[in-house]
Amino acid sequence: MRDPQRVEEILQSMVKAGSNTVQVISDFDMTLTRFAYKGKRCPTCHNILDNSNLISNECREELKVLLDTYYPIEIDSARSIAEKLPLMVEWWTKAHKILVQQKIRKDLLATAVRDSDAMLRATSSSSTTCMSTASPSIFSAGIGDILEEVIRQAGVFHSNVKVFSNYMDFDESGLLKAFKGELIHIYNKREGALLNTGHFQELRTRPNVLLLGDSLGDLTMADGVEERKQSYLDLYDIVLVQDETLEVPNAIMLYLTGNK
Ligand SMILES: Nc1ccn([C@@H]2O[C@H](COP(=O)(O)O)[C@@H](O)[C@H]2O)c(=O)n1
Repeated sequence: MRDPQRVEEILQSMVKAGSNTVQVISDFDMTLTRFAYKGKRCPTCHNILDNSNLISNECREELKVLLDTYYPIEIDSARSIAEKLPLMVEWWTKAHKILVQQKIRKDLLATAVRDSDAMLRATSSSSTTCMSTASPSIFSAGIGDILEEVIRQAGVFHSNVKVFSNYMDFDESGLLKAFKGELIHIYNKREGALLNTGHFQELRTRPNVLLLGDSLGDLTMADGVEERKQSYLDLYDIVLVQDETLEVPNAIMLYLTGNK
């Protein structure tokens, strides 16, 4: 924490306002899901498809070239957002175009997720408080259909969870033909939220937000942690380093809801 006293004051004022004024807004890939497990990188929503047999080897190669080109740019703290934004749009646009060419089958998505190494940060019921209380909204630049399947298979796709992401559009025979609506990438989630005024109108009685994210790139990578930590501390009240659990946000939720 950059300023522990400020964090304490914020939490106290949230407790005073009441647990029914709190909502959770979270990123998905590498925030609700693990970055690594037993020393092995866990996949993002896109990577679940990249690694699956739903795409050809040629397509896999092309997506890998894109990942190797653009991911280092995504996590490069020396570049400004203005510099990175058009490149991120380029990455997502190219990757989605390639995926659409593969005519991916909707009915095989669940198997691709089941066969993948995707893993939520915490799966025991006692440690998923963030997913079961305070009307959580997940904003993800990943793939909505895959994301939903990950949380469904983990047993935490509760009826109050709302997902904003890139959803696939399938034809009448269940083959991927496009992605629906405006592209959501890592730098336009705010715009995505503004487009969904109805949802936030419903949540207007919950102005106190517990925001979970990893938007400066992956702090948990072995190298570069120290130089990126300050940027995170400037933006977030609490920064967790090499923590593959949801213990802290869950403990905060329990505290705010008066359960601990
Ligand atoms: N072709 C792609 C494009 C993006 N990614 C990763 O997805 C992450 C976005 O999801 P969030 O839930 O974190 O919004 C992003 O960090 C990219 O690294 C990908 O793996 N492949």
